[in-house]
Amino acid sequence: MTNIRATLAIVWRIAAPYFRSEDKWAGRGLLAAVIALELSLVAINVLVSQWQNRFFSAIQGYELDRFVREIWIFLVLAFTFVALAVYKLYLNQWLQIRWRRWLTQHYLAEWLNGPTHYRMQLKGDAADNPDQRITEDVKSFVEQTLTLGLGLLSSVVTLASFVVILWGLSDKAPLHIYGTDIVVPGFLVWCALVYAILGTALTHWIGSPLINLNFEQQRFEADFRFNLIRVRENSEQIALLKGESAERGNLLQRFGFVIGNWYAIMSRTKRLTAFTASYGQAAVIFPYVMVAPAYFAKRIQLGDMMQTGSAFSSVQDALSFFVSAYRSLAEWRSVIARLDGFEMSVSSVAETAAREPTVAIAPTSNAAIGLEQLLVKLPNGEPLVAANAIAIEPGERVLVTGPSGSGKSTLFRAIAGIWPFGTGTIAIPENARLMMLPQRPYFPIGPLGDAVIYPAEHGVIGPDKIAEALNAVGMPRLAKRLDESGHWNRMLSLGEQQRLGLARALLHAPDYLFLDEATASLDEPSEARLYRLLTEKLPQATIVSIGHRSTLDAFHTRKVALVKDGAIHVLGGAAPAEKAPSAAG
Ligand SMILES: Nc1ncnc2c1ncn2[C@@H]1O[C@H](COP(=O)(O)OP(=O)(O)OP(=O)(O)O)[C@@H](O)[C@H]1O
Repeated sequence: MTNIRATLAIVWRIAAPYFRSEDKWAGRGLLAAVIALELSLVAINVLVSQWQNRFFSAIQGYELDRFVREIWIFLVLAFTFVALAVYKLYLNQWLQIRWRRWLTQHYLAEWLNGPTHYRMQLKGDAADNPDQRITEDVKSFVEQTLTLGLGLLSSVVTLASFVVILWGLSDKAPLHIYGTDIVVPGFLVWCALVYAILGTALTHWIGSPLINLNFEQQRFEADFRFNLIRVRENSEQIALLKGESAERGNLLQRFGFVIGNWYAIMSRTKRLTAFTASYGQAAVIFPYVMVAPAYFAKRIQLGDMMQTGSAFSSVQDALSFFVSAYRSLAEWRSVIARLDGFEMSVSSVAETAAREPTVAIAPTSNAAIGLEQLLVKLPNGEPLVAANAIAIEPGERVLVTGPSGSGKSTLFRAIAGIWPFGTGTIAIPENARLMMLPQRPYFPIGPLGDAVIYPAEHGVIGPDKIAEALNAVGMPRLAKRLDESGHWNRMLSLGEQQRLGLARALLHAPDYLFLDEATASLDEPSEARLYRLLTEKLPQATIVSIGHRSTLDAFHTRKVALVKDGAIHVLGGAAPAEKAPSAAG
């Protein structure tokens, strides 16, 4: 019971915001219309049940006129039923797509809210495969919530209406055993109740492991798909290392989990189906057996008997809603658990930032970037890099050095404001524009012009300027292909990608440019040419580089090293500051 209440609370938390959103009137209107149509369908079913009684009584009495009149009534009922059913489905689908659009936009906004997507990955918690949450899970949630919610409503109303009918029929056809009437008020209702409750309890007992099995199935499928995507993305590396057989083994092992779990689902579903099918079949004959003694004793007419059969099956259907909806309920709960995990993960990122001490990014009116009492940590809390009283003055060219793995890139991540783990303050001049260039720049798939100016939107920077920047970084060939679409990370060499990265920096002209081994794949003369270009085109910009090559010294005015001090590295420790002429070489 607590479980059900907890699940419903989660459903409310996920579902309610849409009905309070800017689309609330459309959402509420459609929901109200769908509910009204659902209730009207129940009313039609009640009318059909009464019609059935009259129809079969007319047949039994050989009354042709009544028979023909009932046919006409049936046609009207049937036509109304079809019209209501069609619009119920149509409006339901309309509501689904509007609700799904809103939820998808909402989740995308939460996931891509600043560096949340990156921090969720760093924390490595329940929200594995956010792509699945935002695609399949949102879709299933909307679909199944409506199907199950409306199904439940319809069942309750059907139950109430048909219990009344069945109660009346019980009075007409009392329990008649061996020639004596046993008066149990509403005995047909009690029979239907006992039958359905027994069925529901047994179904829960047989089917409950399916909830977990379905959850696991989705996880294994997503895992398998994710690993296939990784192979596709790294196919060159895998081919070069001849890693195909290792990949095949790994993929087959993951697919093995999909298969293993599927067998478990099959065997459990087999047992469940054997039970639900037998249960359904028995329900066809059960009510007739119950009223047969009264019928053969000529206490009731054929019409009453037929109406009892259909009313019993309506009550039974309504009560055994959980029996037939069991599989969907199990899947629905898995979907809810995953969406809940996603929401929890998003809010835990925000909560961690609010609760635990994190690296504070403080806007300052000073012109310099300042690192104060900074201690950058790993996600597990281990300290990594310390820096105190370090200032990077405007226009400086600073080279950060240090052994591999000492935390240089992580320090840049902290300055960029995406790495929260740690304490201390990073003061960033107000309104200063920072840009990070990594060793492997990211290019969205699409026209080259858009890929170069990313994250600026299409058209914000004109094609002439882009072509000029590409010429300047030594890529005149590409300057002619700005409209060509492609997967540029795959089509260009790493050195070429780094040139494009520098073209991006020239076009955005940031106040602070951080280069994390951003020219490491270029030959030394090209690297020298590009550094000279940066100095020439971005004379006001402060440049901070990470690099291992000694040739970089010539393009920087100050060198700061990460020096080992016990378990951590300290920025600007005991490193000798070297002065070098700017833009030489
Ligand atoms: N997301 C992460 N989770 C756990 N540890 C991490 C994570 N990112 C980085 N680290 C660890 O932090 C340490 C510093 O990594 P970082 O990339 O900052 O080093 P670096 O000085 O830039 O190295 P290199 O010169 O080799 O590029 C490494 O030991 C790395 O394993």
